[in-house]
Amino acid sequence: MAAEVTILVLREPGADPALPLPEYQTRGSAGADLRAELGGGELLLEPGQIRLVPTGLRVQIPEGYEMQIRPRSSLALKHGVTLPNTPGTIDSDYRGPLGVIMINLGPQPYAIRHGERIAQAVIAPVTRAAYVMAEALEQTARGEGGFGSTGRG
Ligand SMILES: O=c1ccn([C@H]2C[C@H](O)[C@@H](COP(=O)(O)OP(=O)(O)OP(=O)(O)O)O2)c(=O)[nH]1
Repeated sequence: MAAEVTILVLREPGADPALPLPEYQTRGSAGADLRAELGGGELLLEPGQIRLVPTGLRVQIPEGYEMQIRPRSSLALKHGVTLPNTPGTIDSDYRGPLGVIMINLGPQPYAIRHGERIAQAVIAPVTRAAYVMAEALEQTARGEGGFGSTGRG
């Protein structure tokens, strides 16, 4: 059994109470699926279009953790529907509506249905850094090499 933290969830007023809260589909799933709250309707995502899709939820993530919102591979592979900001970052101090930013990179319009599982939420520990101004950085073999400096293949 993986470690478990408690995420408090509020449903937006008027949101469909029949929609399941984020849930893991299998015992080993890393992500809990998030559903679209579309007031019973659907949202047509045209090719190239970006929309903020509401989940109808607000969450309280324990301090020291973040929620990463990631695409569902099935939507990406079959329809080109993914998240332009993946992984979306939900901060532990955020109390606003949880939204999923979706983009249709496929050739066909895609109709997101009310209650459809559109993305998955992965909870991860956060390491914070102290950024400290320095005079110099430690020398390394790589040095300034990057962006393909080690070649191809
Ligand atoms: O896919 C996402 C990404 C973000 N958020 C919410 C939660 C997050 O805590 C907040 C801010 O996100 P982020 O820090 O990525 O946005 P920003 O553009 O840096 O805005 P801000 O200046 O508000 O931090 O927006 C979502 O609901 N969905």
